[in-house]
Amino acid sequence: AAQGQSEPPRVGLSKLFPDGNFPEGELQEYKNDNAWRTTSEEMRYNEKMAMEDPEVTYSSIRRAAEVHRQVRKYAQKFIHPGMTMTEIAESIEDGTRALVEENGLESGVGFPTGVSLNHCAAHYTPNAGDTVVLQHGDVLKVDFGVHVKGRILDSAFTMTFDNTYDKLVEAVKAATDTGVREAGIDVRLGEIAAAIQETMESYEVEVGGKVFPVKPIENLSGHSINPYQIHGGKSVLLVKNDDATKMEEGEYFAIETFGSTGRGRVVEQGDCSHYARIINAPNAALRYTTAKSLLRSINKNFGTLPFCRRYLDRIGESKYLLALNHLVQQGVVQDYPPLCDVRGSMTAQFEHTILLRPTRKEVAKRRMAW
Ligand SMILES: COc1ccc(Cn2nnc3c2[C@](C)(O)CC[C@@H]3OC(=O)NC(C)C)cc1
Ligand SMILES: [Co+2]
Repeated sequence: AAQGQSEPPRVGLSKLFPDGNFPEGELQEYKNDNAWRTTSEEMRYNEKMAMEDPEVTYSSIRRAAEVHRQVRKYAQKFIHPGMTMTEIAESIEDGTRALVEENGLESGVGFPTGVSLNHCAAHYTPNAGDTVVLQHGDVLKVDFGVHVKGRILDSAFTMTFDNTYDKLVEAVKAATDTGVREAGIDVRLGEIAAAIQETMESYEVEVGGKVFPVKPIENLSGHSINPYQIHGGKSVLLVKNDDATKMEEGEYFAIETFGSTGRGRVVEQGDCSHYARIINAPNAALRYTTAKSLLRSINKNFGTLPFCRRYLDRIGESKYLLALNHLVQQGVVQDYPPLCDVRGSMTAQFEHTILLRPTRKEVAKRRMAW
């Protein structure tokens, strides 16, 4: 465990970093020359101007990244076949809440702990009563978030317990690294997508004597992130497209790629667990008092951060399904069902959060010394 951290991780980071200085992420030079060549004085001025308040964003993201790093290291050690999905999700959440020193909407879990299995790529976390147990041959995507002052660190990795799908995992890791490397100020989203696709499609997986090309999942994407808003409106697709929208300095993105041995396309499948209040939802006159009180509880506990049914259970809500579905029908809350490729296929995911600083790109989750 990191110096001074317990096992399982429960020591809040203000104890380990009393001066509040968290390690900077890995710095990468921009590939193009759009970054400003400036003196340090001018750089500091530029950074101040470029973002709502760079110091808040940088220190918040770095603190969230350190929490993520320590929880991820523990998770990669303790997750094993035979554990239930609930045990896996809750131990990651317990570690996150303890290390980030969860405090209302000031800091806490960034969004539901995704533990999507096999042909399911995203947005699955167990609801109460889920009895699914992790199996030896499973391909598990662990996608969890930490936020500090609404700055969300969104990072994910894939775990396998035998080597059948090593080439799929390798393809997606390489494609995500390509996405991180190509990202930069003024870079077009469509160009990054083309580079991701090219890397992903240069791999194939042989399973039981049959060869499968690795396909990027064409309707999943990386995304920009805004304070308290997991999807900031810009999507980095995984297949080439002519989206000329550019990345802008001061933005930060979740660069994530998904590969599949199936159709390379996901559809909504299974019970929904993930929800989020829509940012500028019309405060529709809600007919049911149960819906009104549930919405008050969502606003108080999550704001516009994504949540799941287990998070409603733990804050003491009960018999909320009708009210929740009413809020979805009224366009106040968005539901995000599990996103799955065809049964029998396998999907993998890797994800980093990157900061587009005026002069250099910072890969928040990676440590310099890596
Ligand atoms: C409600 O809980 C969440 C949690 C995380 C997210 C973050 N996100 N936003 N979009 C996506 C994601 C995930 C979870 O990263 C997975 C990929 C997915 O890409 C996608 O759908 N792209 C289309 C818009 C083209 C959203 C909601
Ligand atoms: Co994610």
